[in-house]
Amino acid sequence: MSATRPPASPPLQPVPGQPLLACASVLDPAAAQALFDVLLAETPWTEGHYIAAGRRFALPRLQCWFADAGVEYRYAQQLLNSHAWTPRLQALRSSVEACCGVSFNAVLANLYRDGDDHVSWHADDEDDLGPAPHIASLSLGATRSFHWRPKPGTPGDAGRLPLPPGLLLLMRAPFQQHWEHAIPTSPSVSGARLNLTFRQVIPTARV
Ligand SMILES: O=C(O)CCC(=O)C(=O)O
Ligand SMILES: [Fe+2]
Repeated sequence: MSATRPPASPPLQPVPGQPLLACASVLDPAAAQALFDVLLAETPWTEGHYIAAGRRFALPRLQCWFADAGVEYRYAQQLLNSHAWTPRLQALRSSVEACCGVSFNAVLANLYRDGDDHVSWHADDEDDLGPAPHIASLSLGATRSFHWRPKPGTPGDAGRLPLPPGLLLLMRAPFQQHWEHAIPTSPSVSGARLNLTFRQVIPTARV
């Protein structure tokens, strides 16, 4: 890149207190709002489920999975129904890849309908993502808080980061290996938040 030409995407900045996280504001407020509105309306949101103590519960958020043909992914032991990339999501994937320097073949869209919707402590460390996944997350809509904490045996401190609309957060490997993250409930938030988590699924042999 020429020294005089500005970079096409803003460089990721380290997140204080967590060297495996980096973020950049990639959309101005008007563009983030417009993208939120259109993705909210055009995404075929579905209610996922998980099993606990032999009972089936609805996930506390809606989801939609878009992936390259043939890419399958299990989330909370459920095989997600895959949709083809829309032109809009394809374009977003290219921008996110350029900003992060990482390739992605799938995106999990999450819709937090209000402050009660959340994602509990977890790590995206399924075999499908390989041993060292980089995951990029674009936030739109209501600002929620991203929390992280070390897995048992990992030194380091828990922390949190607000996720305003238009913020791109990159979780670099080995974040999923050693840390957990969550979006806790936020009773003071009444608006919806939408999140796109770009992933690279590595097909594994299944028996
Ligand atoms: O909504 C977010 O920012 C995080 C979502 C998440 O952790 C996931 O989909 O695995
Ligand atoms: Fe996650």
